[in-house]
Amino acid sequence: MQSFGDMQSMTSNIFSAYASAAASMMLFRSMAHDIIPEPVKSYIISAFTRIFSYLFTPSATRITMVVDEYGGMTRNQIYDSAEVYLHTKISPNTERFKVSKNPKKRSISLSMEKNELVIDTFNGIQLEWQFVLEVPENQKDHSQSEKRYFELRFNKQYREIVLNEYLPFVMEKAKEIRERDRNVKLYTRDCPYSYPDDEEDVVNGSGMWGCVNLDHPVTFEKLAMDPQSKTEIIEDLDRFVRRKEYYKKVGKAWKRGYLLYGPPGTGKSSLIAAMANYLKFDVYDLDLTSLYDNSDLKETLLSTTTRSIIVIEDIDCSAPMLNRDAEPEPSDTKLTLSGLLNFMDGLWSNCGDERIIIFTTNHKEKIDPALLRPGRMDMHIHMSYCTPAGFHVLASNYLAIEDHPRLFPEIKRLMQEVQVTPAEIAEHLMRNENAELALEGVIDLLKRKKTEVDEEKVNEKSLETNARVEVQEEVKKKAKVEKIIKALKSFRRKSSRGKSKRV
Ligand SMILES: Nc1ncnc2c1ncn2[C@@H]1O[C@H](COP(=O)(O)OP(=O)(O)OP(=O)(O)O)[C@@H](O)[C@H]1O
Ligand SMILES: [Mg+2]
Repeated sequence: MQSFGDMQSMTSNIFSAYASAAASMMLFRSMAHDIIPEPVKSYIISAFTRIFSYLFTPSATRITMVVDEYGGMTRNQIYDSAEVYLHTKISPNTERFKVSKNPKKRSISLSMEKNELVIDTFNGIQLEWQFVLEVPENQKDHSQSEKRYFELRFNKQYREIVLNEYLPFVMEKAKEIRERDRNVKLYTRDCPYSYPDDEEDVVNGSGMWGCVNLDHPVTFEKLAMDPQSKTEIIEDLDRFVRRKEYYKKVGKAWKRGYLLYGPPGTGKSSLIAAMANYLKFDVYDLDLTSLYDNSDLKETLLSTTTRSIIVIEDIDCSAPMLNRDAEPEPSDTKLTLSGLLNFMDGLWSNCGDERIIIFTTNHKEKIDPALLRPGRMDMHIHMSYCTPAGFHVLASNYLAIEDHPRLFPEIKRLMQEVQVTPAEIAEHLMRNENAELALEGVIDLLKRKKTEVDEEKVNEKSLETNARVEVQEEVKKKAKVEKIIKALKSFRRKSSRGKSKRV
């Protein structure tokens, strides 16, 4: 039997052997960089690394999982996830890696080259990934194709953790990375620029919608609006996406409704784009006037995908939806607001899909009160005329300046006196590349508006004065007429008294 001391010295021998071998390995790698010619260098280093790790990790304790590209005829989801996930693990020490860019993706992607190793750690466990590409020996033989797979090596004792925790973690991470990298799409009905070949659309079955990439660069930071409302909206969105289980528990459809109201050019559509970019939700622009009846609405809404924003702009102008109590025509084929509300309330309660519905209007007062009832639209967001804080955001976006000692205070002072939309300010800031000239342009705009307002006030005043004079004249005339009538009456009375005396 081995004593504790024997075992300790054996273990320390193994460790010291490993340590010296690791040091030799590092020495070999640095020598290899200098000595071995470029074309074969990475191949030799990677082969040597493999041999080294096999030699010095006792084989009885290692396990290798093979992750093939295909599982039968279909793609292996673990392979696809690993490919995405390992992009992020390519370290600066990696000798060779591939770069590519897909026109439909936002960023450049990195991927592993043949036989390269990537080391990952998960809860203190070391994992070694290697990408293997087997090319058929006879390249002209098309019956044999290339075979790609990953080998995942780790200590045997972590088998369960790798299967039950690490691989699901890799898949989840890959999903997040894909989400981050995907383009947000804008769907409209009958859109001429659709991508019929887009894999995702076929999968999602959104055939009746055409789509383009929503290349709207607006983000919450770039949006000029009340900072407090902005924070509230972001918090509300965050809470909404986190609460899947909560919605399920209380038996409510996992949806959120926002009503955006305010004058034209105050950023309602921009806010929608900012929300879509923030959540990476696709946008479905639904024109209610193009719908025929409730069943058309139902079909259209059902063909939207999960994690999307359904937008109905200018709700007050969507004529068929205006009157909730409109006569159904004939039977119940006519599209009514109640059809939409019922649909929103009921149809999604069971499917667990994530939907945001946004209505916009320039005239909140014209909307059917049913839509404003609590529980219909979760948040009413007022998009107002530009404030001084909003102007700061716009100046920073468009001119990349944070202050101007002379012009900023003047602009802010003028903004207290006139109403100007962020769209108007933005348009003037874009007119000139020279910041000072652009700001002068904004001042001219504000002064012009102020003159208009002043003139209007003067006109109103003069109208008021005219009206007052007219009224006074009317009163005078009336008094005169009354005086004449009175005189006539007294004259008649006197003359009738004179007649009776004579009789
Ligand atoms: N709050 C804002 N912050 C930043 N830019 C804005 C804002 N409001 C408007 N803009 C600028 O003005 C343009 C028009 O604004 P947008 O279309 O969002 O207004 P809207 O409120 O939807 O108007 P409408 O009621 O006419 O639909 C935007 O493309 C953007 O450049
Ligand atoms: Mg708009």
